[in-house]
Amino acid sequence: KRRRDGYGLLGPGSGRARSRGRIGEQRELTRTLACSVNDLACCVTFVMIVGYSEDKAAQSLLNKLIRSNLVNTTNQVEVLQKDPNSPLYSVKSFEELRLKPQLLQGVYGLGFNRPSKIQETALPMMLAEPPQNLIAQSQSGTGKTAAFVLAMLSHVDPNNKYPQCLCVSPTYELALQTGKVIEQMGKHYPEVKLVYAIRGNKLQRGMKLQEQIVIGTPGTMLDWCSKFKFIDPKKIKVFVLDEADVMIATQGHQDQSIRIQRMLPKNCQMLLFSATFEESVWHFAQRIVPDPNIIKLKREEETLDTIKQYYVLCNSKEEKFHALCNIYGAITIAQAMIFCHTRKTAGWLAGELSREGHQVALLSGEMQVEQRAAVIERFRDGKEKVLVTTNVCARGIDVEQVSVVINFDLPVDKDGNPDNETYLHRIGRTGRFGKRGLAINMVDSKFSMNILNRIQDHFNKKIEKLDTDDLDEIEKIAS
Ligand SMILES: Nc1ncnc2c1ncn2[C@@H]1O[C@H](COP(=O)(O)OP(=O)(O)OP(=O)(O)O)[C@@H](O)[C@H]1O
Repeated sequence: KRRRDGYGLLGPGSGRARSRGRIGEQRELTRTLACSVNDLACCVTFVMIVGYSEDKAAQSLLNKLIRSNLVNTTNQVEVLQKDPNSPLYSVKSFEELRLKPQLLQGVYGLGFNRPSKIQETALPMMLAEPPQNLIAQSQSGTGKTAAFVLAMLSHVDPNNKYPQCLCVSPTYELALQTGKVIEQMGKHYPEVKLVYAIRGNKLQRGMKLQEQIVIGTPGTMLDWCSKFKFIDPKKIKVFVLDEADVMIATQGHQDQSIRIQRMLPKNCQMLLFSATFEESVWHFAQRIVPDPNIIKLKREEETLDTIKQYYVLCNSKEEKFHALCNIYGAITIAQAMIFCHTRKTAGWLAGELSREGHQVALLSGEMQVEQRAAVIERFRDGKEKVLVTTNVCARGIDVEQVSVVINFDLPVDKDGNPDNETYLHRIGRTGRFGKRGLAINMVDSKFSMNILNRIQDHFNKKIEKLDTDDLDEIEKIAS
């Protein structure tokens, strides 16, 4: 075993493992099959996504359908699966969705060849007539955003020059990112226009928006609907809550989102998406969304197998930095996101890394939102290779090149308990859409060891120990 002593840092990209440590190679997503059980009693369609081989999955689907008395024979299943109006219907190609040709062009323009599991399951429900409500959970980076963007673009009538779809995101950066997806997907559909309801986008009083899609943060969106009346909420056909669990669990966001929802017509389609839904949030979501279809993951399927998880034992902040340097010295890291608990630690760490010669970006909550968006844009463009941040960046940010996520501090809530949802969102910044990713947790006390164990128990997923003084071991996990 070769061991590294001291703080020697070879610098990013200089590791010997460069050729074999490539993270980010495409890997076919595990084929899964959505099994649907229509619970007629409570008018809720309940869909579990399970990881099986196709045969087993088909059998399981059949069994579940039979058990639920929905259908009795294979023939009926086939009929149901071929009926685009049935929530059981799932597609294997984008063509089958009968999308407008301009949107199909947009989808292929983005390089999407076939729908992901969540897309093939959720899109038929979202595009069905009459529109169906949906609360959907799917792992991070599996294409939820693309799914609801496609649904919005499909539902708007470009001849009507007023807002028809509202999409609410928890942060300014995420609203911008989703807006970009809408622009790219709608590239060949220029009649459909988009406007951002975000801080700083000031409109003239008394004006009425002509854009069909409005994307923004809850406070500004609410102001535009009620205070300034730029939007007529009664004309909205689709309402999307992205990162719906945080929108529901955060008091301010919840009040604003519910006030917007109350202004919408009864037949407005409601779409709630997230990678995580705590049990209490599920219940609340089901209370506010009438007759929803539900796509829910089993707990052990919430974590992606493509993201390998490790922990490193240290005794102090300085030792954690040392371990980080060793990791950088041993493997090539395309881009990394490092999460700290406080702005102070994030600032300190960014300074230390810069001194070691890394191109580092720092992003924390006290920065102006425009500044934050600019930092993410530079990171997305690869101008900086390391982004040191706090929880402000834990959700949604989609940067393909992020091959490693480091939890410099483990995520805890205000009562000092593990924040399992934030953990999942943080590590989900890597391993996007079937790519491989590495998540490394720094443990520096009995307290943080206990947090790690509880996170491990929660997801029922082993987090392996990593010795960062052992170069071979680090190289091995990255290869
Ligand atoms: N069908 C597809 N084929 C290929 N790539 C896709 C497809 N759908 C989405 N992607 C890409 O996969 C990445 C992740 O997708 P997206 O951001 O929609 O995931 P998400 O589930 O919303 O993630 P998160 O939970 O982190 O918000 C994006 O870069 C997107 O362009």
